[in-house]
Amino acid sequence: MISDAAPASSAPAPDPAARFEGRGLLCIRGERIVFGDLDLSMAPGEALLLLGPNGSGKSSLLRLMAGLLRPAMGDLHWHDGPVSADPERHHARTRYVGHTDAVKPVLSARENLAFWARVCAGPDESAETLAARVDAALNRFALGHLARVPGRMLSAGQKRRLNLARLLAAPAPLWLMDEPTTALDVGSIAVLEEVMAEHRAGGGMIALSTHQGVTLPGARVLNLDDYAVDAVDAWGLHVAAHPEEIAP
Ligand SMILES: Nc1ncnc2c1ncn2[C@@H]1O[C@H](COP(=O)(O)OP(=O)(O)OP(=O)(O)O)[C@@H](O)[C@H]1O
Repeated sequence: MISDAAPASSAPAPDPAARFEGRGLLCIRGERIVFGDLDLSMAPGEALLLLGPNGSGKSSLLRLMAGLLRPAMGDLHWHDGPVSADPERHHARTRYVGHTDAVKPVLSARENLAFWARVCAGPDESAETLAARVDAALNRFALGHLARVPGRMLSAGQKRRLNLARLLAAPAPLWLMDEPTTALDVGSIAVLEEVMAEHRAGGGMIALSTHQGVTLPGARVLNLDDYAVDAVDAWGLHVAAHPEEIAP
């Protein structure tokens, strides 16, 4: 056990009616159909475990869910409307932890988290609330003693823990996590599992890709291999249907 603080508090209350769904999703990347006809559905407290071999589309699906990539067909929507109708609202409800740790090298660990907390904060959240949440998040991932260390001096595992601490410093209902245990030691994986369980117990949702064992009790498994598409012709598509990437 490496955590040394209570869970970060003062997070916005979850919406028990929240529901996130995708219907008939088709993903094309680099002129290749990665997967097609994929449906998904998530309710408060639920987790989705994305499995499949290299290149099967786990990262691509997470990027679609995050709104960083557009589906070539199909749509993603919340209970109160399609993602495409209000991308900013979707981003406010979503936290994406990708392969690349979004750690600014010249800012200290605390400054990195404070930046994220401020960017994602609601209009009524005070500086004191945000500072308390940042410190709790740092301590939860055993980074308190590294709070003043610049991002460039953190090890790979420490950067990954700082990236994960963003989930607590800037709370949101839907966590999208691409191989989040990469570079983590055993103790840090245990903390992550606790934090994910608490998020779900509070009504949060998690979609997570992994090649390693991660304890995510009761998670539904979505194997991307089941949605592989061999022939573009099967969809009556031309390569011109290939959508633009929204972000790198
Ligand atoms: N930026 C990109 N441009 C074009 N094609 C891409 C891009 N990123 C990924 N792809 C392709 O999309 C397909 C799915 O890749 P993706 O990264 O989603 O798979 P993955 O299941 O997450 O793989 P891994 O287990 O190796 O992380 C692969 O064929 C890959 O070559």
